[in-house]
Amino acid sequence: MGQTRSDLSHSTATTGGAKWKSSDTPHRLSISRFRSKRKPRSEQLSRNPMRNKVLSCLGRRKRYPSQTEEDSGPGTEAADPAVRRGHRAGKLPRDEAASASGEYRAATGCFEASSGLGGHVEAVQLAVNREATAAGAPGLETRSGETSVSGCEEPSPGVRENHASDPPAGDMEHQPVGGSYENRFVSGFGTGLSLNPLLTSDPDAERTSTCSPPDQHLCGGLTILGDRMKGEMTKTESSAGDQNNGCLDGSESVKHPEQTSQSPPRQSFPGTIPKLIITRDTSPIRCQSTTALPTDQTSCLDLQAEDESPCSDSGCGGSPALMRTPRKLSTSSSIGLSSASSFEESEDDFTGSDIESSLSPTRSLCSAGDGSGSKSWSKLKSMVHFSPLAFTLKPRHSWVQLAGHTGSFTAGDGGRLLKRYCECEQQCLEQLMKDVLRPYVPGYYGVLQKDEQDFNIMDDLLTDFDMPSIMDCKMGSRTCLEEELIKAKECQRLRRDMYEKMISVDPAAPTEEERAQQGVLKPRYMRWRETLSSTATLGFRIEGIKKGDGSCNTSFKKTKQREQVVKAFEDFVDGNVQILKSYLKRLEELRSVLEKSDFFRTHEVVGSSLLFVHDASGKASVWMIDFGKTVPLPPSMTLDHRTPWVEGNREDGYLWGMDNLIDIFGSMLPRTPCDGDQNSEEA
Ligand SMILES: O=P(O)(O)O[C@H]1[C@H](O)[C@@H](OP(=O)(O)O)[C@H](OP(=O)(O)O)[C@@H](OP(=O)(O)O)[C@H]1O
Ligand SMILES: Nc1ncnc2c1ncn2[C@@H]1O[C@H](COP(=O)(O)OP(=O)(O)O)[C@@H](O)[C@H]1O
Repeated sequence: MGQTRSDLSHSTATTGGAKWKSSDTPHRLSISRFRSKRKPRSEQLSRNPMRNKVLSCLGRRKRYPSQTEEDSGPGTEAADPAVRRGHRAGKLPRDEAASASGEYRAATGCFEASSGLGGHVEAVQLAVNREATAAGAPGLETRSGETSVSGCEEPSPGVRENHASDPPAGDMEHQPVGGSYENRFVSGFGTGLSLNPLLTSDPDAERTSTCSPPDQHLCGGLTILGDRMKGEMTKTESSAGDQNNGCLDGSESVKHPEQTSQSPPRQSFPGTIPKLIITRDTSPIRCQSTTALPTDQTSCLDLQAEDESPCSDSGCGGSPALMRTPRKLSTSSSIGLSSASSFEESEDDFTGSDIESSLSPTRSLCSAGDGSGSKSWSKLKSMVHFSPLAFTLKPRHSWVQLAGHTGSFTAGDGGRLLKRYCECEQQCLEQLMKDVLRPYVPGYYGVLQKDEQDFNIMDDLLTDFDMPSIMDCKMGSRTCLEEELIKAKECQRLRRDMYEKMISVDPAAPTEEERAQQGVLKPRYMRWRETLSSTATLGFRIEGIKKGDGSCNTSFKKTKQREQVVKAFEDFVDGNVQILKSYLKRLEELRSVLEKSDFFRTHEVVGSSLLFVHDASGKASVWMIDFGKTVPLPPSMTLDHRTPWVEGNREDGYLWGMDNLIDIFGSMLPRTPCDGDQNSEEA
């Protein structure tokens, strides 16, 4: 996978200073983007008083300072940025993969792990599966290849999207993570925005009544090759305010240091700030004019992807459950919603595309996981290169985000990650730290406030691995929370981005009505994804695999049959029986603990993944991640996680999926002589 030409031509210029910290702490590079407007807080509030109540509570932690007025959609309920803040924070398009060497360990031991990168370290942000923008992208173009450090997809001369017409970066672009802004503001209902129901292929665009000029930092095609980052990034160069074991910048504060960071003190990086090249490949659709829907459209025309999900982001606000456990603010499927983060500075990132993938020889080679023979739908959209020129650093690993919303993560100190704040996830992680499941989830260290953006601090599970192979399996038999379904019934919001993702995979998938509307409801899209993949049939699905050799595959949307899954697993472990056994053992342990866990018994666990990690040394483990859609059950209710789901019973099929996963891993082990003998005897 590689960048597209447009990745290069639309590089994101980032001003600001990168901070490379001391020799015994991870170096962190923070990147900021400018936003120049501030929206009065009052305008951020939803017209829904209940929602406002929640949002006002959440506002303290869920702030996306860079959101602009233009981010707000037409005056729909969903367009309320406060609503977005009230849920999952900053999720960007799914199936995007991002990898970055955003964190380099300067500790002696850390450098012992050869990365093969020598003194030239690049951080690469990959994102894939921006299906929404892929299909029908008018500006496909070839590009010269670039190589990512993680090796995810050698850019090959292939058809790529032309993102020249990308509209301004989306929410996440306006919600920089790890960056600092002179002027922060949160979008409100933009004056002058059309109230006509509009659907665009881009959730960002959907928030605008007109196609705003591309953000100069994001769409301007600007590439900065500087010896030093300037400006706002210097805000992260704290030492004075660094009172949390070197973890915090002056602008940062750990708000819930239940687990206090033990990061060693950091020092200023004495050398030259590495050259930074941020490239961006944006969606060709984003700046296209919006399409008016039929005037008799009965559904709510929610033009904001993130406002879709009652549970996550979307929030059609109002559900008690939602109010009780506000979740992720999804900027998700919105194109170009990535925040300015250490990992994902360049914003959005990749637009996954069957077209692109199918035309990319490299992709083809890497797309072993999808046995469907369908075109790969993953695509590299953007990359971030950090090239420390003046010193030699070997990254212990290239941090990789295989799935989830781009812009959600940034590098923390001491082997930790900062994930865009989500109250639901925070509450889960806090509880999990006291549960028997604790060894099976990333360590959680509270909330970090940085530049008006809040983050959950958690362990980077890749830290102890060298050139790790990683696999993300989304668990459960469904991916929509029940409250999302309730919400969807209350307020049917059409998602054009999901419609586009759908047709990029299967042009025949939408119904006539959906085709006419150029939009689908989120539950319908989610269900379609579940049945297209193994979620509905096996209780889990592969989201992405990145191998130690750098190859990366996120083309598993049609990986449905058990045989296809086995093939993907075999490829993932490269035939290493020892690793297979380690995974199997860990999975069996986890299942056993899950069956005893109070937390698990009392929560509906939807959209959570198992992260498999191993490396060439033979070390292998599995952890549960992503609790953005894990919600507590009513006090009297418990789940067994195996009973088939029917609406109202809240069952999620998590353990059913575990059973199948364990069965498949077990079946992949070679039969031992003993097994053979036994079988012979039995025969
Ligand atoms: O995988 P694709 O086909 O891209 O679809 C994605 C995933 O289902 C996301 O779930 P997850 O992040 O758990 O993988 C979901 O986020 P939610 O978790 O918010 O439901 C996105 O919804 P939106 O965020 O509404 O776009 C949806 O567009
Ligand atoms: N604690 C972690 N350590 C290492 N990698 C992680 C961790 N949490 C998430 N990731 C990476 O980020 C990806 C997306 O994470 P997830 O929590 O599912 O994000 P989202 O909430 O946006 O869906 C995972 O597939 C994995 O590659």
